Amino acid sequence: MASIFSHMKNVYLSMSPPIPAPSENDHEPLRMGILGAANIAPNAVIVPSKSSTGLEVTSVAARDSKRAEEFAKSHGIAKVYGSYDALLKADDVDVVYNPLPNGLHLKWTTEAVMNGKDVLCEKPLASNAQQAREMFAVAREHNRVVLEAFHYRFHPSLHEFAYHLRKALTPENPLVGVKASMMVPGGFIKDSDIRFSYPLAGGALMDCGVYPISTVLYAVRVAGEGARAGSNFDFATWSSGIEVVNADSVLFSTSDKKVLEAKAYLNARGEPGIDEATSARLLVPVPGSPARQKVPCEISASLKTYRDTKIPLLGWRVPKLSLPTVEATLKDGTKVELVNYIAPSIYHCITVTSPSGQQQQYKAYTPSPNSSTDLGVTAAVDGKWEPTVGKPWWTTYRYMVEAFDLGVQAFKRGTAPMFVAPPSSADDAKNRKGGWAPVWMDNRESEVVMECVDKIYEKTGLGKRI
Ligand SMILES: NC(=O)C1=CN([C@@H]2O[C@H](COP(=O)(O)OP(=O)(O)OC[C@H]3O[C@@H](n4cnc5c(N)ncnc54)[C@H](OP(=O)(O)O)[C@@H]3O)[C@@H](O)[C@H]2O)C=CC1
Ligand SMILES: O=C1OC[C@@H](O)[C@H](O)[C@H]1O
Repeated sequence: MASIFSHMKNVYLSMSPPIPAPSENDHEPLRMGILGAANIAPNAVIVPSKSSTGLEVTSVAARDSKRAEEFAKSHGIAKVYGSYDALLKADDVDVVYNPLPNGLHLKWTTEAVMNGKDVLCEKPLASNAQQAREMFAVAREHNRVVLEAFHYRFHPSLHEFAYHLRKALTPENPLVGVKASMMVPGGFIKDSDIRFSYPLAGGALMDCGVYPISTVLYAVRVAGEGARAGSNFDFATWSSGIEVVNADSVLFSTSDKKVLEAKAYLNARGEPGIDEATSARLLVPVPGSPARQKVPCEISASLKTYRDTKIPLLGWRVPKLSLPTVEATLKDGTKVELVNYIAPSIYHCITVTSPSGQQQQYKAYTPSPNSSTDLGVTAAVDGKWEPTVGKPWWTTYRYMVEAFDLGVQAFKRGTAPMFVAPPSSADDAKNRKGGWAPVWMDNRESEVVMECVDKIYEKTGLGKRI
């Protein structure tokens, strides 16, 4: 009973976090500007930054300034800019959060870096892999940090999953399969949403599919050797070895003619372009595997998930709730699973099931002691938090804001943007004059995720987003 009460208190604190005293600041907070009065902005950065001493949301811009003013008022944001351009040119904005529709990520993130801002850019990073590469090339040219807002990668629950996966693996008992899903229940997202717009680079694979894609890639990196964020691992060669065995999409459908005409666009070849669900089977090379082993991985994504059976007589479809899950299987049948990798601060469970069916369960709302062990450090391919970092109520977004702040601080103190990711050795650490972000999503892996998206869309016949 007491633990249910304390968990409910943590969920409440995640939505209404304590405001730290200004004296706790160790540097002037980064001033963040938001492009667009987007629905995700409160969860992703506005609420998380309230408990941060390092980052403050100070301004917002929207296409309609009245909308921006209302948004600023309801979220306590001090300043409104009349256009995205004006916000990017402002001297009182240090960093930018880009939660615009997918098809606008490249344009506005590159505009931001060209105006000297570091950027936290929403997932999926861009419309396709070519755009992702272009975005990072511009960021490198302008010496700026760009981080994809893959929030779940920053939460300790994923690092605890990595620890248990790595612990179960031996050369004789390798990883033989990974499955991951992200299924939004039907009726949750309106047919008029940006997610169903081809010109805005929508689609279920773009919106939801990037989570299971990135999760299976992560699990295979954990099982491999040397594929650490910030190391000299060759992500591009790894990516070129990823094969899409098969892929299927369910096309977007709606009974609303107006929406259909406006949103369920035909793609460039005049064929239907938007998927409301996509699943695929991939073969992912195990980094560093002398036998060039490839792991079969299954991903499934949906923006409209329903139960198979309809309500009798009425014929209504019933939305299906299934928590985003990643499950890794080893040769001897051992399974390591993380349920609800997307919103672990509300609920998550890591289960290790032995070949005989015995189960052990774990949770990690803050960095667990396992993450500081040698095994934990090896497993955590994206870096690790110190045990002192985080509170049980920190959401994935709160951990992400912490990492972004620390990455940008490291950059400001002299570490090159490419190297704000965690060091891969003690020598490397010595060279990072300005420090690093303890946990990071490597830009090159963001590119690999988009390369998988392109390959899967090509395989479904829908063609990659343009
Ligand atoms: N990390 C996460 O957990 C989540 C990430 N996302 C990502 O964030 C992004 C935004 O999603 P979400 O907040 O749900 O979207 P919204 O539709 O709520 O917001 C998108 C914003 O884009 C702006 N915009 C600019 N041009 C257009 C246009 N042509 N059509 C529509 N909107 C436009 C609007 O800003 P304005 O106010 O200026 O009109 C709008 O506020 C997506 O990339 C999505 O994948 C979304 C949800 C969760
Ligand atoms: O976390 C998420 O949940 C629902 C999706 O539609 C959204 O874009 C995604 O990022």
